[in-house]
Amino acid sequence: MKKQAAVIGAGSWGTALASVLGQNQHTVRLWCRREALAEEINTAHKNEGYLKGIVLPDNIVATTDMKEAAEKASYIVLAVPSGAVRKIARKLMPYLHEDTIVVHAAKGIEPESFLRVSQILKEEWADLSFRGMAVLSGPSHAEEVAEQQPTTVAVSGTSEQVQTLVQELFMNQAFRVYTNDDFLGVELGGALKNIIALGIGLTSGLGYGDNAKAALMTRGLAEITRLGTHLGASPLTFTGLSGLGDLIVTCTSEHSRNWRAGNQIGSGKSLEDVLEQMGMVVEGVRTTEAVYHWSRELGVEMPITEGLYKVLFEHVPPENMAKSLMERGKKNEKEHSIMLLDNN
Ligand SMILES: NC(=O)C1=CN([C@@H]2O[C@H](COP(=O)(O)OP(=O)(O)OC[C@H]3O[C@@H](n4cnc5c(N)ncnc54)[C@H](OP(=O)(O)O)[C@@H]3O)[C@@H](O)[C@H]2O)C=CC1
Ligand SMILES: O=C(CO)COP(=O)(O)O
Repeated sequence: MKKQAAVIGAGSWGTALASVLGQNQHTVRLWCRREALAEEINTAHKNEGYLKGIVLPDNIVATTDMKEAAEKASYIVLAVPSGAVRKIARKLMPYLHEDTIVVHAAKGIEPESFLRVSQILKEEWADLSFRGMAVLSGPSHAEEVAEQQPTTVAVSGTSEQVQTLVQELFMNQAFRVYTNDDFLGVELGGALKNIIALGIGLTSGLGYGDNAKAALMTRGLAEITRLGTHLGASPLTFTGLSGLGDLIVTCTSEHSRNWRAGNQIGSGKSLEDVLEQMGMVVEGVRTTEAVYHWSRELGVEMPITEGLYKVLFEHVPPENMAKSLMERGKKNEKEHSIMLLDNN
């Protein structure tokens, strides 16, 4: 059935998700922060700066007016970088109502608070009542979603009903949505894989090969799972679309801004230059900062995150990261799995 949906953020991901909703014949309002972009979307049905060569469904109406975008929406999809979530949450406050379902699609952790995006939203909207919240996450580069290439994602919601409604809202022949009741795990997987993708890009930039890539992906998944299960997420979620699935796509695709940023830093560019030239968000930088401090506070071992933090924030040369990882003390590969089994 046709729904009223607002997508907040007209970057790569917001535009691609608006496109899916438009294909599903929903009424879509896409909130942009720049008037020129809203005009490009409304007149040419394109967003060339973020999704080159893509023609958008003509039932997407772009606007810079938050009221116009969100007031009548029963679904509000939040697709801005995690660093903009607090500010946008405040702007959205007047337009949430009893029937609103908020779907967030951002992947990050706040460095100052170690909060996930859903926790930031709950904090900002503590006094408001709305129908529920969901997180949509998984292996889904915007460029391929916009081309209607087969894509699968996971959705988790604050209730089973919310989860199913969001699944129905987005699902179509090119965009397959699985439900997963582990909200924490789904949200963490999407945020944490960006750290590992940056690290793998970095080793590629240094000239290391596929063995190093496989090692970092595997041990990266181990440390993501270690933190996630410490916080109460299900280990199985990290083997699913929002865990392993998203890790694979981000670590192996040149679409990935995190991988590309790491690659350029490994090739000798400074972090500042890379971020300035990317023109799009590189969530892994902020998340590395957050998770480095968070894991230390929690006493959870995350050596890849630690190595990357030192390269990004303490000016340690990238080649030292690989060296320090290779020179760590002897370990049993299944150490953490054994602890998990013991706890069950
Ligand atoms: N791209 C992808 O393939 C996927 C991205 N994601 C996640 O989605 C989130 C958004 O990423 P993505 O769309 O790719 O990012 P982009 O860099 O492509 O676009 C960011 C968008 O957010 C807007 N924006 C940035 N800062 C602010 C702010 N302070 N206030 C209001 N609007 C702001 C930008 O506006 P302007 O154009 O005016 O600068 C732009 O529309 C991230 O958390 C990302 O990890 C998740 C899955 C896939
Ligand atoms: O999350 C993504 C794909 O699922 C996008 O990754 P990047 O932000 O690295 O481009």
